[in-house]
Amino acid sequence: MVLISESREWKALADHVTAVKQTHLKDLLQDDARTDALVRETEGVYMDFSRQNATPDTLKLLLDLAQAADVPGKVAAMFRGEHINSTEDRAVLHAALRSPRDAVMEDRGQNVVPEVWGVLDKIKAFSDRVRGGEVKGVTGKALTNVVSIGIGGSALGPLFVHTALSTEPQAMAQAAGRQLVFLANVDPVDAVRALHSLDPETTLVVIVSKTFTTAETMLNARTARAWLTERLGAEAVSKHMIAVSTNLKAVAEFGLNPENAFGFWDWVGGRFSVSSAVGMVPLSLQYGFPIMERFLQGMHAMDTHFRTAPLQDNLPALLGLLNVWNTTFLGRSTTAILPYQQALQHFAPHIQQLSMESNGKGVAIDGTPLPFETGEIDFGEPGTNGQHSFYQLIHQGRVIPAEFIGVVASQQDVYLQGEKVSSHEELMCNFFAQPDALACGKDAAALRAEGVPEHLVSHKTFTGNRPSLSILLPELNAYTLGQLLSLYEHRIATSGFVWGINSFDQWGVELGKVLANKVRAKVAEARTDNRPLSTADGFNSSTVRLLNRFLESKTQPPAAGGPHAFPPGLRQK
Ligand SMILES: O=P(O)(O)OC[C@H]1O[C@H](O)[C@H](O)[C@@H](O)[C@@H]1O
Repeated sequence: MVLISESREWKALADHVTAVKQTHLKDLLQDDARTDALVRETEGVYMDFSRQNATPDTLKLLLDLAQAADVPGKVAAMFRGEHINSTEDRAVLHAALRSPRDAVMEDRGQNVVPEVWGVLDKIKAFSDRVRGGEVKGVTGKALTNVVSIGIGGSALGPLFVHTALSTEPQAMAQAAGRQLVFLANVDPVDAVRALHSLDPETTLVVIVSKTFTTAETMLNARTARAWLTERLGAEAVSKHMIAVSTNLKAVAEFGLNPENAFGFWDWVGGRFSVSSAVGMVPLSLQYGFPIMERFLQGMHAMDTHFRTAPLQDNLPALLGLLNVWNTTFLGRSTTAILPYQQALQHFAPHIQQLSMESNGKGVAIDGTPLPFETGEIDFGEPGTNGQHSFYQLIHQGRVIPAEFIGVVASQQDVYLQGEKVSSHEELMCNFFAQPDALACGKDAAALRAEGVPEHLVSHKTFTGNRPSLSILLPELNAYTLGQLLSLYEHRIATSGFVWGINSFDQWGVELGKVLANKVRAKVAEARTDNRPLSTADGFNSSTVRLLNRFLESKTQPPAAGGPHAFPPGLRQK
């Protein structure tokens, strides 16, 4: 396969780097025509990338590169249901999950949309009945608590959406008297945290796993089953546990009624599954189906924009191209995701998985090793919290392209003694100030003019010329959340299309799981035989030492009813 890095367009961009590096952002920002050329909007989503180390020429070269990589052809192939996830021979059709009823999207010549709506209708009916108190637990009580058990793609996206909706007035009103809790980690502490304050009589457990084989999730599912049956008897399982999976056979084997299972399909990647039953079941139980339908509509609007808008006006495509520019051409391997919205506190962790699991690859789609790096390291925190934590490094240490996300109208206002306290205004002032601080900096002359003592001048200098982009949403509700998520899903796909990789597989997570199985077996063996491990067990000497230290530990778990407030039924017998 001829790699994209062999193309004329790639080389033109590489040659362009020096020219761009010579121009400081503070000067570039004086050019109004340039700003005009580097701002886009679709359906209320405003994106300003004038603070990128880029000029309109860069944009043109990036668009040429996108054509050379056949981004439009790859986008079309994705929406056509071609098996672009070639290593798993699967289509990539998550956009079908939020398409209208009358849309046609095909996998293997079969329109998948009727099946999608079949599941959505089932979710609506079920969530209505649970929320209305019609579906009851084994003791006749309404099921007001939901525990969603899942990990990775089966947890991070739904958690992000839940957190963002939990302070949105309409969603809040719909969630009154209800509780949604997520349980992901195999760490017993997470099970205790999730379950300890819940009443099993009013709790519905949703086991969410695409494969229904993930070790952590299955262990937590068994923990929850024991927690329920110990208090409510064996019949609690059918009334208090439901599942979301593509593996309905395994769901039945676990002992769940297939009636209580919500399916999805192999053409939905785990990290792209928020809009499938993975997110829709727990979130519709919490907020009601109509609110979640708005979320799907927001996603669909951005999907349509991505599928139809020309590249130069296509927000996800432009974001993806700028990402390639920053990481591969300018060598900036990290991206900071900085929402100025506390409600988006779980956005960065979700994007971390979405982006890093999708684009952290070392070979092209045909297996050819890549001579350039793909993917970026994503991290982030809501502003202004992050400002008091890691912004020092972004301002005066490493150059880290930042993505600022702001919202015009706050979800909430705070009133004190009848007076509106405008903390949202305060928050947003920071959202506007930080990108300019990064871009323009502050030079020694300005500091001296302010009378800064000479020995502090270099410490207080901000070099500036640090890139960012700003995304402004009108408000944060189910619809705009859908737009935002789809924007990032397609941004990540676009970068992958340019790099020529498969963004939809994740072989890199396998090896660690295999080794954990080996450790599990050997630790069990050593405990049974009451012997230390050695290199003869197949571990290197470093691992042998670590394992033996663990095995030799004299620390005993606290006795039942002891000082640790473990809820009964969660203690290992
Ligand atoms: O949904 P599951 O099959 O339980 O998978 C949960 C997660 O585990 C895997 O290790 C993958 O890396 C993730 O992409 C996936 O979302």
